[in-house]
Amino acid sequence: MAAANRDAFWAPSSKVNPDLARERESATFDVRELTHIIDGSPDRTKRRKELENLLYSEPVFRDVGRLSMERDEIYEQGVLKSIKLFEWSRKYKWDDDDFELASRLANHDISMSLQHAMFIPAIERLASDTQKAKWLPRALHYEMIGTYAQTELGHGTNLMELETTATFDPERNEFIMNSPTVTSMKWWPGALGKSSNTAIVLAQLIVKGKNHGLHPFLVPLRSMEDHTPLPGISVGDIGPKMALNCIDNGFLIMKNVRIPRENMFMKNAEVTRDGRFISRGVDKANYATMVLVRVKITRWAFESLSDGATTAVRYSVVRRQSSLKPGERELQVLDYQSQQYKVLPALAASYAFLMTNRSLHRLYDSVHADIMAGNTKLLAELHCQSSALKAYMSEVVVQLLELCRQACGGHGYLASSGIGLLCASSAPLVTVEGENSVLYQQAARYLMKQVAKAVVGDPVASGFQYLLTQSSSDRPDIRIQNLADCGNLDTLLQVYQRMAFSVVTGAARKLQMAIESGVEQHVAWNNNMVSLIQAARFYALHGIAKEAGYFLATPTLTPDQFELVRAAELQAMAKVRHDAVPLVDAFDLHDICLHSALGCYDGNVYERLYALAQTSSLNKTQVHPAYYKHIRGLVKDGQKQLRQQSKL
Ligand SMILES: CCCCCCCC/C=C\CCCCCCCC(=O)SCCNC(=O)CCNC(=O)[C@H](O)C(C)(C)COP(=O)(O)OP(=O)(O)OC[C@H]1O[C@@H](n2cnc3c(N)ncnc32)[C@H](O)[C@@H]1OP(=O)(O)O
Ligand SMILES: Cc1cc2nc3c(=O)[nH]c(=O)nc-3n(C[C@H](O)[C@H](O)[C@H](O)COP(=O)(O)OP(=O)(O)OC[C@H]3O[C@@H](n4cnc5c(N)ncnc54)[C@H](O)[C@@H]3O)c2cc1C
Repeated sequence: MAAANRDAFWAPSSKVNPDLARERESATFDVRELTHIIDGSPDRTKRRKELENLLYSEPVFRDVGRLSMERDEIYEQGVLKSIKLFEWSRKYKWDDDDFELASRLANHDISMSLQHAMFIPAIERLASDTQKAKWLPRALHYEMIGTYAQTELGHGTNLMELETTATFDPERNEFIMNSPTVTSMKWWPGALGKSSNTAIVLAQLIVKGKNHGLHPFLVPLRSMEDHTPLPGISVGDIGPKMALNCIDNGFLIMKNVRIPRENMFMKNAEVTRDGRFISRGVDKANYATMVLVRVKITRWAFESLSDGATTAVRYSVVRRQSSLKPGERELQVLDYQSQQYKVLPALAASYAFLMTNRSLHRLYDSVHADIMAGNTKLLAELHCQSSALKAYMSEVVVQLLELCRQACGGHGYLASSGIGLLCASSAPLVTVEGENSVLYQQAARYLMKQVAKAVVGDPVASGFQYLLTQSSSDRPDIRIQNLADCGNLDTLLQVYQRMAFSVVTGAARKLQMAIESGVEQHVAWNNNMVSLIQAARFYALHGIAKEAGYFLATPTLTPDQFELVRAAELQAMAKVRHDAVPLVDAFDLHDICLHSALGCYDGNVYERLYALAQTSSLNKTQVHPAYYKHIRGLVKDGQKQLRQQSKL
């Protein structure tokens, strides 16, 4: 199919698959109204449509030929998309919401995503006012193209052990940046390989031989004239990844790279001209950028999951396969209860994750404002919530997207289904910005502190009041006597709080007993790590069914009550099944954004699969060159041997 036809390919057609059309006719709610709620308001829907028109009128955002691109082309397309967004952002003076929305409409498929995801936010959060005045205009006008270079080849999680050094030279009033070992080279930072000319480098600050811990430094990487690496800088791409290949994640080795003393970010600490180290505020304030990205990741979790749910639901009503009774018409596969069990949790979780991200973002905005005003009282609770939710939501997204792929049968394994790329693009969310098991432990650590407070009757943080209500002797019994009770959200919340109370206090008790038995704290922690991680995880009816053990092994639900919950879950699935298509339509994902032959709005799945097959590079010629080079010889030899055999 010529590029022009491919380009027209994703425009929705007037001929809609009849099964899909019928599902839409029977919606029990106003889809447009729900879209406004999902977007945040009618104005935000209007704004999204404006940005869709702007982006999708540009060929580069229509991703024509995306399925058969080589890495260099993917990278260059990602650079072009980045520059388009940067130019529009500067021209139309986009705010953060507009930029984030435009980035989402481009599926975050932009090479220099870190400019707005981390580089600019880090300057805003970690630089002094003088430094912000100097650096922000250069970053916002894209003279400085930057990355956030923290992870090294040898260390990602354990920041305390990062090896890059920044040694103060009082003679020349400079810092000397070094990568002292092979494992100290920066490794992974996005856009570091080929795009960035500047990096925020996290390094151990050495002043007069003393290590003052991890601090951020602004390090020029490449000439602003011709983009060649500056003296002492060795930088490049770390190679192809499972996905996100438009991003040039890179390596950086620094050999005696000198930067002015003023290039140390000085909001939270500074080195004076005469070499004195001064620390300001909490030393964890330098971790602020990571907390922000963890909150962003809960938004990306919603976006990935709503993409996957849209494709899987639409395909599951278009796809007819097998019949319950011989001779009857083949069933829409979404009418199989097993299919509902694969697909509908992703739909339910999409809505739950949208609301959870909004709530976490509100907490973040409020605590960030406090921190900027010097009040860090809620930083620890924000760190706990952002760590736990980033870990949990990214874990669930990866699991449910794989189920969405499996629900689409063989076609789900085609690149043209879009789901494989979605699984691979979302896979790193369990690793980036803090590997999940490590972040769960951060949350568990905070939980253990809250338990310790609850036990002695001290006030506990606002998000953990259940530790007090569920521990009181007059706590009400769980009222689940019938199916209707299972639909009562307050009752379900009580079930979760009851289970959480048991699991969290259970973990605390195990930890305490181990320590009292004389085991050292860090050994006890490691020996109870799984319980501590569970103490930090959780979601509604399906969550209870899926995690049965924790609800039955603790004084939370009786077996009869659990059976009622299971029945209620299946009943709820049947209800959701009826509105599954309108519920995914409400995400209002443009076909170009969804980029899926199985999930397209008109449901013309088979025509699109076949049309996209024509774009396979293997179909450029009827007979592939490999025939002439290899297969022909094999066939001719076979024929010769058969002739000889027949003469015997
Ligand atoms: C529609 C399609 C969508 C597709 C979706 C795809 C989109 C794709 C787009 C793009 C690609 C993705 C790109 C994303 C970008 C990625 C970027 C990076 O990855 S940047 C590197 C991240 N690296 C980490 O996060 C290191 C993790 N490690 C750590 O944070 C620390 O080492 C930690 C927390 C594990 C240990 O911290 P300690 O070494 O300082 O030690 P301790 O003792 O644990 O903490 C001391 C105290 O500090 C507090 N603390 C620790 N971290 C804190 C924080 N962040 N904020 C506040 N307090 C904190 C703790 O609670 C503790 O407090 P008390 O002592 O208990 O009171
Ligand atoms: C797509 C992508 C983009 C990235 N972008 C950036 C970027 O822009 N900037 C940047 O600085 N970094 C970036 N990173 C790096 C990322 O932050 C690290 O990969 C992450 O922090 C994990 O560190 P690590 O890879 O060194 O794994 P390690 O820390 O070595 O952990 C390896 C495994 O060991 C286990 N483990 C480690 N520590 C513990 C513990 N304390 N308790 C229990 N288990 C443990 C876990 O199972 C973990 O998966 C990116 C990574 C990816 C994949």
